[in-house]
Amino acid sequence: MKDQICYDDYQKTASWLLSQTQHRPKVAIICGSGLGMLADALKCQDSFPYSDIPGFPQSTVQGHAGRLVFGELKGKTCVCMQGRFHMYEGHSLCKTTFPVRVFKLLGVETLIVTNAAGSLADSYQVGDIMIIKDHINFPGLAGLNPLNGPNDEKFGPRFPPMSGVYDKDLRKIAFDLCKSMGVSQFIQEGVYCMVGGPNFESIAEARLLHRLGVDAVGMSTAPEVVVATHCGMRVFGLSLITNKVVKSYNDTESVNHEAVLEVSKLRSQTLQMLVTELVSRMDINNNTT
Ligand SMILES: O=P(O)(O)O[C@H]1O[C@H](CO)[C@@H](O)[C@H]1O
Ligand SMILES: Nc1nc2[nH]cnc2c(=O)[nH]1
Repeated sequence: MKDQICYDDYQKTASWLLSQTQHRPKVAIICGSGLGMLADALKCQDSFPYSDIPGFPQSTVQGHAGRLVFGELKGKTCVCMQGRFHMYEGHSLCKTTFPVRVFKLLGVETLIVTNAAGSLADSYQVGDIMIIKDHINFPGLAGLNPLNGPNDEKFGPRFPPMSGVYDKDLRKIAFDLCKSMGVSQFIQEGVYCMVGGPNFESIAEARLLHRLGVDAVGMSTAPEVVVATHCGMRVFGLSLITNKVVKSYNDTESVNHEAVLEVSKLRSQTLQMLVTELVSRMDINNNTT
């Protein structure tokens, strides 16, 4: 795939997908590391390996199956990415966010992002679920932004605002749902920070992020949210806290990707239930083909 992507490229992929499935999703869900089971809840599935979809990048990370799954959650049509693309895989940022613009062209109005993340907040525990309130896009602050390059007004404005992008109403609904599901004891709300990866944080970096007010850190999500916001989508995000980021020189523990995937399994059912119920409460009308 070439580095500069134009409107026609997104359109070609969207048209191909529309010709292969009767589903017309209004909601897209991006599954984080080890969270691909979110797609298992979809009924009447049509699924496509990324390698079969014209123009789609390929997943290279363990825990990211590389399948696009269309289907229904409680009667609401959704499309779910079982596997996302990360900058550290060598993709340009506009490639990592390619699916988001394709979703826009499919008619998607709401994007749900999920990720596995390490916690900086002292009060968080492994296994907590953090409803994302805001993000710090470190690569973005340093000039690595998926919106770099000529702006395509067909998608959105040159200078999109990024305040209040994690939808307040959806966050409130999610909180209330967690209460009724009896899981509020491990629900948090906080700030996610994207770093480039692929290495995990040094202790000095962890301390820096902690002082900046970061609650959870990962290597994804922010570019997808920037692109979704640019093209006018509503956004909701969840981080599963898979590990505590080591902040002390006396700490002998260290994190690894296998442990991240293990914890993802632990909360898979709760996350699946939360996302399903949230989608079922969304005020959307299904299109018919
Ligand atoms: O953000 P997701 O895709 O959930 O993955 C997270 O988990 C991986 C590290 O274990 C990194 O890719 C990090 O970003
Ligand atoms: N950067 C980063 N990404 C993660 N993904 C899951 N855990 C972590 C972590 O501790 N740091």
